Amino acid sequence: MSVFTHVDFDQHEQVVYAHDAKTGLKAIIAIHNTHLGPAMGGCRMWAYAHDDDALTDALRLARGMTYKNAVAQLPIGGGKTVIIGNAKTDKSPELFQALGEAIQRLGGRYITAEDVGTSPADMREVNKTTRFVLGTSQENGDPSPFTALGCFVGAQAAIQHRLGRSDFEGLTVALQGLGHVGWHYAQQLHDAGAKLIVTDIDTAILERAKTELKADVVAPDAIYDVDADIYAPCALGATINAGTLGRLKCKIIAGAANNQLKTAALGADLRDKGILYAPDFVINAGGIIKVCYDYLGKSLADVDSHVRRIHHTLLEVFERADHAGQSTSVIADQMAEARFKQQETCTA
Ligand SMILES: NC(=O)c1ccc[n+]([C@@H]2O[C@H](COP(=O)([O-])OP(=O)(O)OC[C@H]3O[C@@H](n4cnc5c(N)ncnc54)[C@H](O)[C@@H]3O)[C@@H](O)[C@H]2O)c1
Repeated sequence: MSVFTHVDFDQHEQVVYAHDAKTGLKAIIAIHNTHLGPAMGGCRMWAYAHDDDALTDALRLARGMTYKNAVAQLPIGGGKTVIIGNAKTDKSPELFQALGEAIQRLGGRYITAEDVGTSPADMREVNKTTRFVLGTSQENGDPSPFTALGCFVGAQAAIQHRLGRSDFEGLTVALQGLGHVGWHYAQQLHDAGAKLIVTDIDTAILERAKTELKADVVAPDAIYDVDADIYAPCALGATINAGTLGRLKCKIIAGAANNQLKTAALGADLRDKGILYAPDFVINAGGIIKVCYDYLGKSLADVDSHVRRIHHTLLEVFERADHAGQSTSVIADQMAEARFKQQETCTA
């Protein structure tokens, strides 16, 4: 498993393999780019089938954080940690303390937070051995409501651009994944008058959605066939792929999941189909804005107004894409690169 020849290696500055025999910690910390500031990105815990899958995830997610943070105008770079392990059975306080020691050794070049499979409680264990961790507060540590707010204002930008309207009244949203982000997002869409068609693999949450959000429920795989104005992927990555592209009937894709496009070329395919794609790392930046503002010691009011700017950023992405005849994903990449590459030149 070579890093430098790995297909997802993209000039990452540092890749650390952290192992601790006593606690069973096996983690990869990938620092992609620190030109705008210390690399920031969450810590994912997942039962990867192969170590190589973990490396792929770490490299891709760290790169994604650089792009997300740059386009959100945050003074931070991009990085990510993945722990190889089952989040239900392999956790221990000592394991997260050992991870904290590995992060501490990086001297502040990388700052972690919670992500899929980890929680504020886990981050409090990390915090026992390093100060380079955020999102440790039980009351205030969850960034998901801010990610959901960013998705909501992002979807508003998308309907304005694609449908020429500013309200959700009577629009149909096919939403996949009613987890931390998806539930909050669904609530806001419901409150704004949208009709929800939802899916999840957790049947209890679907029952709640039926009663509390008046949502219709479909089986997980049926969500791609739903006749909806908006498809909102809020579960896994890569749900837009060769198998689902032909099935999607929506006019807009606006959801929270990371790495929604299985391959970069799908951005152009969506454009050809007349589907307006809100690039994932632009629309789902609300959580990292919250985490970064905690780091900078700013108020929740500041967080709220920064997250709401996702609306304007997306309108700029859509307009530039139309003007250039390019996909929105290509334009979003260019906007991010213009920021962190300009900074590279300044610091060279
Ligand atoms: N939490 C954040 O602030 C944040 C920020 C940026 C991006 N994201 C991304 O948004 C997505 C959701 O994050 P989250 O924190 O809400 O995660 P979560 O684990 O709380 O929620 C995911 C939900 O998706 C459901 N799910 C899993 N597989 C499914 C399938 N095949 N079909 C339908 N539903 C399925 C799960 O049961 C769960 O309810 C992830 O891709 C995450 O990387 C989250």
